[in-house]
Amino acid sequence: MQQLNLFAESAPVLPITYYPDFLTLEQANELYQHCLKLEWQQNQIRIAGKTMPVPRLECIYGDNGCNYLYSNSVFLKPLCWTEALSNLRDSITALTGYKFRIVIGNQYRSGIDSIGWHADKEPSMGYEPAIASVSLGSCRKFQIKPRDGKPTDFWLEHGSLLIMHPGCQSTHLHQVPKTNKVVSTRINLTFRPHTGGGR
Ligand SMILES: O=C(O)CCC(=O)C(=O)O
Ligand SMILES: [Fe+2]
Repeated sequence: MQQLNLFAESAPVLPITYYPDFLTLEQANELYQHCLKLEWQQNQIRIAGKTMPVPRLECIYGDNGCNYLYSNSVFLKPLCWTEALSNLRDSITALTGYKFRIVIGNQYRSGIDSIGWHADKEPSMGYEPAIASVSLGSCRKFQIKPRDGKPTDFWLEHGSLLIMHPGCQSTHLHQVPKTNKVVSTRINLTFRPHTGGGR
């Protein structure tokens, strides 16, 4: 499997690994069709005393009891794993050694949908989580930067896998910015650990 060298001279050392061809085109197409049928929700987020719609659709699947609260306002209660999602989880674990209890889906319906600069540091994931992110559909720009540094851009391709290694969430921030380009749907699946629940 192709694995880009992110540690080449001149490139900043980033605590991530990108696998552009993690899935074959056929696997990625099939998974994309499966994901379109997942239970997508339009959640509301509270920021600075204001309630507003999250600028993307979300869904969550995982082990029973692995509830997830982020930004102190969006509460996600996992549905049972679908076979396709648990198979995908297991193949990422086989490749990386990292174990996951939940997957949060993001659906970016157009270039207006986005996720702003953040780190995924919810205590329910435990200390220094490894997060695995599978991208399907339209290609979108993903940016990552040290907390006080310059961003590096990646274009996350259909069928790719991005691993954010333990420590990444403490030292770096990441985002998928809005774009004026005409882009259609992108689905992103983020597999995460969780300290609660049972399988
Ligand atoms: O869509 C992506 O590639 C990133 C999603 C993300 O950062 C998140 O769900 O926390
Ligand atoms: Fe994130």
